[in-house]
Amino acid sequence: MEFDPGFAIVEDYDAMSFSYGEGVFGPSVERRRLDDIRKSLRDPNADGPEIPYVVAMDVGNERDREDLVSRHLLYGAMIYSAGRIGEEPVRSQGHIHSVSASCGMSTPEVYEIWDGEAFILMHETAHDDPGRCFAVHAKAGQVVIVPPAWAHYTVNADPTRNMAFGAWCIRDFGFDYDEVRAHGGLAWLPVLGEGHEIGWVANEAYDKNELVVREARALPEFGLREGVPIYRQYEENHELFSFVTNPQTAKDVWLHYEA
Ligand SMILES: O=P(O)(O)OC[C@H]1O[C@](O)(CO)[C@@H](O)[C@@H]1O
Repeated sequence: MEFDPGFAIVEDYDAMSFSYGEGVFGPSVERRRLDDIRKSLRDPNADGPEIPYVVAMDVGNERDREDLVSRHLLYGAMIYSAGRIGEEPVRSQGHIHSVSASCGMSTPEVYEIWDGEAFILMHETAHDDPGRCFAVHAKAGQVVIVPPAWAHYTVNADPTRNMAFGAWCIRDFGFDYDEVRAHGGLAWLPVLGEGHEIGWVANEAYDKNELVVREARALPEFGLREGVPIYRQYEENHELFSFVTNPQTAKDVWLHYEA
């Protein structure tokens, strides 16, 4: 991988799975099949990779396991396939994080791209007025944060190769798809041009809203350091991601959040 995740996890793109080195725990990947996500596509009959993406929730160093569990913190690892799904790039379905019982709130997610490049599309709500909409482009080593209760999905921004990333989440996570599905997806849909460039088409089921397209930025307001794997930053300071499991501690940041 272009960027070292900070613990011994190895991708196998042919098998669309991960293997774990000594002292590292992790599950078998959960495979999202094209047939599972058809309802979320612009063209539900489009052709594409049979397994667009896989998810391994709960990975990390054995030595951290007890601490992660006691903090309700969880690290996930994902692989997205290369290729396209009809006119769209490979992307997830789109969801909102449900309210977690452990903190009584929807929670944020902290992404770190390991290989390839991504767009993370996010907006404040999945009501008819989606609020502010951002498409954040991130390359290997860059970090993107999705605030609590924002609707979002992840896009493989380069169809010529796989994309892999890690993400800090809450342990008792849940995905809410209802409002997103009722609108036929998120407020902006990515389209893939012949030259592999990504364009954005407004989803007319929502009120018209501007889309801000930007590059991933540094995140000093969360105390994050650029270029240091977010897993290692957790190991160096176990408190650092408490804004993921107790998002109210960052409530002023969420209020006017600029992705
Ligand atoms: O449930 P969906 O929308 O298919 O998305 C799953 C994806 O969402 C994520 O939470 C990223 O937003 C990852 O865990 C995974 O890649």
